[in-house]
Amino acid sequence: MSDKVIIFDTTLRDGEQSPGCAMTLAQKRRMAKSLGALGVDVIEAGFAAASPDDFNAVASIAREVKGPTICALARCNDNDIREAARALEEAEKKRIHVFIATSPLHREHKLKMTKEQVIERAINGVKLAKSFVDDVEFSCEDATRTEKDYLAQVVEAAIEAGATTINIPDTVGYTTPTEMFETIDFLKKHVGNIEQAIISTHCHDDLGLAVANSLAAVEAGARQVECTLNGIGERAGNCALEEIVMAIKTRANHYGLDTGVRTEQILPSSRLLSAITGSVVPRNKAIIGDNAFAHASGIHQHGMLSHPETYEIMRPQSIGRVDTSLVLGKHSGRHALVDKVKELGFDAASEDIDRIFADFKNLADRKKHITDADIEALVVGQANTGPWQLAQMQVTSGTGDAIASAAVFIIGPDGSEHREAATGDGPVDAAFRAIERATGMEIHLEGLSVNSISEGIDAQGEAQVRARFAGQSFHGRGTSTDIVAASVSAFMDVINRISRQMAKAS
Ligand SMILES: CC(=O)SCCNC(=O)CCNC(=O)[C@H](O)C(C)(C)COP(=O)(O)OP(=O)(O)OC[C@H]1O[C@@H](n2cnc3c(N)ncnc32)[C@H](O)[C@@H]1OP(=O)(O)O
Ligand SMILES: CC(C)C(=O)C(=O)O
Ligand SMILES: [Mg+2]
Repeated sequence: MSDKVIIFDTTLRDGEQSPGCAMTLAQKRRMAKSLGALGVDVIEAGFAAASPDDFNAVASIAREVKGPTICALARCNDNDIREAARALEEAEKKRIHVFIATSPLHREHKLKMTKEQVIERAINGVKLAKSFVDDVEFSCEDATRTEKDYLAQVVEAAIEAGATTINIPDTVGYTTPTEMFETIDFLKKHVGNIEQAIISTHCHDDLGLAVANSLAAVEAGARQVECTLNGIGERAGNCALEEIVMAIKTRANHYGLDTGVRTEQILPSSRLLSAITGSVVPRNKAIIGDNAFAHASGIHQHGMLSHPETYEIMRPQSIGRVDTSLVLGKHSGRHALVDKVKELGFDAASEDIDRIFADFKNLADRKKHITDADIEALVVGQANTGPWQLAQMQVTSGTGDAIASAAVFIIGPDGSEHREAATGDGPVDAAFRAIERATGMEIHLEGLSVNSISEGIDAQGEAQVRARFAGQSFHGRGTSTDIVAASVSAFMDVINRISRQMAKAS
């Protein structure tokens, strides 16, 4: 048995059947080229008889995309099969995929056909398809809810009629991995001519088992997996291409198999599909989600810095991602912080890491996303502090006639405690006045500006204060997620620069 698993991509057919995922002709052509670059073996380009647009999509993909086999889906009826054959005319490698439902539910309630009629339609469908192309796939829709003996009969008849691939779909995502293994195993043991065809599987994700069921089919001997990028498809979707491919690659030691997919193209193709369909991939989605190669907790970040395999079973580059990201936040530890400080170009050995780490934890408790600019602000902002320390501050403000006031508690150079309050034109003005009272310094404010230095609603604000004292100009800088606190921090910076200057001069 071959050790290659054929990747049959049905993003443009089953994937497009999911609500919200309809694509224009131009989008399908673009996506098909991306699937070609990804290296899938078969592209199911559409259902040619469904509409003129679907026909044109299949025809243009057949004409333009070289490399993969181009496939078109058809019911077991003459018109569908002829339309599929016509649309595929210009393909370098072509396949017609005919299907009919085999389960009792579908036979009785949907098709209103007997077992014998279904077999007859299957045989006629395969034979007609075979009159146009050599490569014919036959699917027993709802195979996993079909009586096993009958399923084996249909499969045998389809192979006898010329089918070269036999697909066993779990159309409604009902089966389990063990059951799927047993179904494929049963067919291998009870279909006399099974060796003449490649066994395929096509699993839906209604119970979240599509990938697990597909892998079980592969373990039982299936050598084609039908799947879609980002797992899009009817209802809960299909087996996700990126997951099955990376499972086979990452666990080659277990499966002993391979696919022809160029895995570094997975992320670009996945992103293209998301952009085209407008459907956002959840952050925690395996392989392609934003968090799939991101680490936020200190113990994991330390492990990753020590050896990437401690917490990653795949390298991000193997799916086309630039790198792992160590996301700094409230759960991060010192190792990750030091790493970031170094990455930002600072000499970590000469920085007060204890102090930066304490400030970082305080910031992370208030702010969801800590950016590089935040860290930079923490490193730069902690230089040259003192001798005055702002221990506490409270401000009130409001609209209309509300009076802005501020109360501050400041520790002086000699450890003395200074508590003062003041009112002002706004909370910043009130706070500055209270600080002047507490420190006994009268500052002439020349300018105050506040800018956002990181992104998002919880961005860090950077305040710059220009002031004069005893005929000299001073400049102070402060950062915080709170703009009043940033302004006060900048003002305290001015106070401290003045104090240090005075101390030096005396
Ligand atoms: C599991 C799957 O994903 S199957 C693929 C599903 N994809 C699609 O349906 C997308 C494309 N479909 C379409 O555009 C339309 O359904 C068409 C053009 C194919 C058919 O449209 P209509 O002729 O209006 O039929 P409608 O879709 O309402 O009903 C399906 C008909 O096909 C019959 N049918 C269903 N499956 C098959 C089959 N595999 N082989 C033969 N006949 C079938 C049904 O019994 C029903 O027949 P009836 O019209 O004689 O009652
Ligand atoms: C057409 C078939 C293969 C299908 O999509 C299914 O059964 O889910
Ligand atoms: Mg399907």
